[in-house]
Amino acid sequence: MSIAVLGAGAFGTALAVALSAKGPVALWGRRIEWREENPLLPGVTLPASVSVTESLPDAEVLLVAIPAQALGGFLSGHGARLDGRALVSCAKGIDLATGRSPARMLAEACPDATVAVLTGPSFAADIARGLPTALTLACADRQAGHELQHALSTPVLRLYRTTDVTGAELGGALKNVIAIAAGVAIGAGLGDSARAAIITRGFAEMTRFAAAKGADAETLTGLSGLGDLILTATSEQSRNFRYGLALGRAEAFDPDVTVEGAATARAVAAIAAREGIEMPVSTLIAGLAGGRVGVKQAVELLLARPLKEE
Ligand SMILES: NC(=O)C1=CN([C@@H]2O[C@H](COP(=O)(O)OP(=O)(O)OC[C@H]3O[C@@H](n4cnc5c(N)ncnc54)[C@H](O)[C@@H]3O)[C@@H](O)[C@H]2O)C=CC1
Ligand SMILES: O=C(CO)COP(=O)(O)O
Repeated sequence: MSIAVLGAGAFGTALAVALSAKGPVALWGRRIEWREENPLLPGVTLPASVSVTESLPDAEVLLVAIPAQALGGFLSGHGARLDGRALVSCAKGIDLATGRSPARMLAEACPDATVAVLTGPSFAADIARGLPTALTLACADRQAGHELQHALSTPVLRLYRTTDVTGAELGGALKNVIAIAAGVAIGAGLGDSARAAIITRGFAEMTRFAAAKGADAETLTGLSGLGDLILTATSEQSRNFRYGLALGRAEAFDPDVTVEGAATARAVAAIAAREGIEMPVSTLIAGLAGGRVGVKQAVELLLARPLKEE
């Protein structure tokens, strides 16, 4: 299967580099102002088997690595040209404008495409360096999922398979929100014990939300949920965690850095309020990110919640 990556940011570039070990890969970006080294992925030289292009490639498999909040705009311009192929969503978020997941947006824009999701604990820099990584490939069509799993695995990039697209995708989106909360806890000096509490209770609400949306709760315990939560909530390599650190320290954060969890928190809080799903941590992160709540008040609100069974 011929493979192309759409979105020449850190993750798209890293995926192209990793998959080029198996054969030529086209890497599409809307405005490429670099050739051998992507400034969003410093220190990685593109191998000759990756061809960078500004024309949409004709490959059979397209990995879509465009941030969730930019996907709607991208699809309204290019969606029709992607139909009928295998589209693998690599974004971890929920569209703020529509409340839709990236896979659903792809499926609606391209009704004849096979849609899958690639997600799990993986920093772009690690993947690009060829470090061992395990991810989840989710596809409702079992046969197509099997084929994609094999097409996109390499000796160091190990893909596990599931048919639970909703569970895999929501795990990846929601862990970004909890990673921000973990960063806030550390940045505000609340300590490692508080962070462990946030991660654990955050995981409970991730599972609650995903189950309410039809996911299998067990999927959340896999790479795409718990696995990615552990990575993102404990590592300063994570942009979501670093954004939370900055919030906790009342410091500014570069607005050009992609922080999927900030918009996702707002999307999740709106859905949760509308549908009566209890999401206390995500709702507070939405308030913090939107500047409506301060850190001190957020902590007080969390601690003032009624005592309950675990
Ligand atoms: N960086 C990482 O370690 C990982 C990132 N991801 C996910 O991958 C997705 C992309 O993230 P990154 O590549 O890290 O972000 P990034 O900030 O490095 O790059 C984003 C890229 O998207 C491009 N872009 C923005 N709007 C566009 C549009 N309308 N049309 C075409 N291109 C557009 C930008 O020009 C930029 O090249 C996010 O959902 C992120 O959560 C997933 C796993 C790991
Ligand atoms: O999703 C990621 C790791 O799996 C990347 O996390 P950040 O977007 O927080 O850097």
